[in-house]
Amino acid sequence: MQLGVIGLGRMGQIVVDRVLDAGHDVVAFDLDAEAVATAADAGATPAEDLGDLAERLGEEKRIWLMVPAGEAVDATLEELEPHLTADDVVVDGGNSHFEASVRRAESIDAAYLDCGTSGGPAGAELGFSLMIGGPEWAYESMTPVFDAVATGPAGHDRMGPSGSGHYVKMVHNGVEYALMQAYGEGFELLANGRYDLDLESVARTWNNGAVIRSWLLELCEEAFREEGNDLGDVADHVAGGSTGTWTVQEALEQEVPVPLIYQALAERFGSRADDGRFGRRLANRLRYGFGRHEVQRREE
Ligand SMILES: NC(=O)C1=CN([C@@H]2O[C@H](COP(=O)(O)OP(=O)(O)OC[C@H]3O[C@@H](n4cnc5c(N)ncnc54)[C@H](O)[C@@H]3O)[C@@H](O)[C@H]2O)C=CC1
Ligand SMILES: O=C(CO)[C@H](O)[C@H](O)COP(=O)(O)O
Repeated sequence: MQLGVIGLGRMGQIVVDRVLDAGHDVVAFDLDAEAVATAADAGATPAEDLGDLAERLGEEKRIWLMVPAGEAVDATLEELEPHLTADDVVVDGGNSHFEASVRRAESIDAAYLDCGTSGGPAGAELGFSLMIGGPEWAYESMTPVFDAVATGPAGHDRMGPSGSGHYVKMVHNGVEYALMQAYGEGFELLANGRYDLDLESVARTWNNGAVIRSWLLELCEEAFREEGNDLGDVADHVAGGSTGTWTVQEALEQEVPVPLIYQALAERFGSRADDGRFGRRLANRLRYGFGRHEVQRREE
């Protein structure tokens, strides 16, 4: 199979590598020439622009977008549109808002799959978890690629119609915020509590058989190992927040109570005052663990 990949950053490069590893061909484009060169070094065919990419893909194009959510997706689709027909399939693997995905699916000629992607750059070796929305035929036609990018056949599924993939990923991120908040609070109590504890050892012990073991907890263990028991100069400033905000907005609209997710989001916003709260400093470091997002550091 041949796949066009547009957006070759932390996530897009993994899509390229995994699809190539599975024996497929990739045509790659990014606004950043260095990113295109990296993909070419990995074995992809570099494209000069989106027209060149479309031409190289020929009939029945299969295209994966891994650009930042928002304007970059609309700009890419606008430029691709003259080259697309109803036989083509475009996948948006980024964290787009589900309503934007429904709008895009209705406005382009190609079939459009909204694909929530989880696992982050650190999950490159295992593969991703993919939550996909859109026409069934388009999902089926992309199965070889989804098998390659995900952990395998069990790592992806069609959630339902257009929008449902990004809807499920939005809620996934809300859960991610709440879990990070829960671990952060627990470790904050342990760090400030009655005993002088080795927090890496606590996390490691919990990760071996405890009810609350998880990948995020493994990343807590890694954070204490690499930053130290007191998290060193990791700042109380948790960036991001858009997907959690959307989750809370949707919960309000559906009148579904999500107090933990809301509280985690509120803590994030509260962290922007940087008053040194340990739990939020851990959340800051965990975002590097799972997403390679820049760690905000305290100023000397
Ligand atoms: N980093 C993570 O843990 C995860 C990220 N995502 C989502 O995946 C998408 C990509 O994220 P990352 O790879 O982390 O971002 P990134 O910033 O590392 O890479 C984005 C790439 O897109 C390129 N780009 C931007 N506008 C473009 C355009 N108009 N045409 C072509 N290329 C363009 C940039 O030059 C850059 O190479 C985002 O929607 C993000 O929210 C989803 C799951 C996890
Ligand atoms: O989707 C992700 C992980 O599942 C991305 O890492 C996303 O950036 C996380 O959200 P935020 O930036 O708000 O922390």
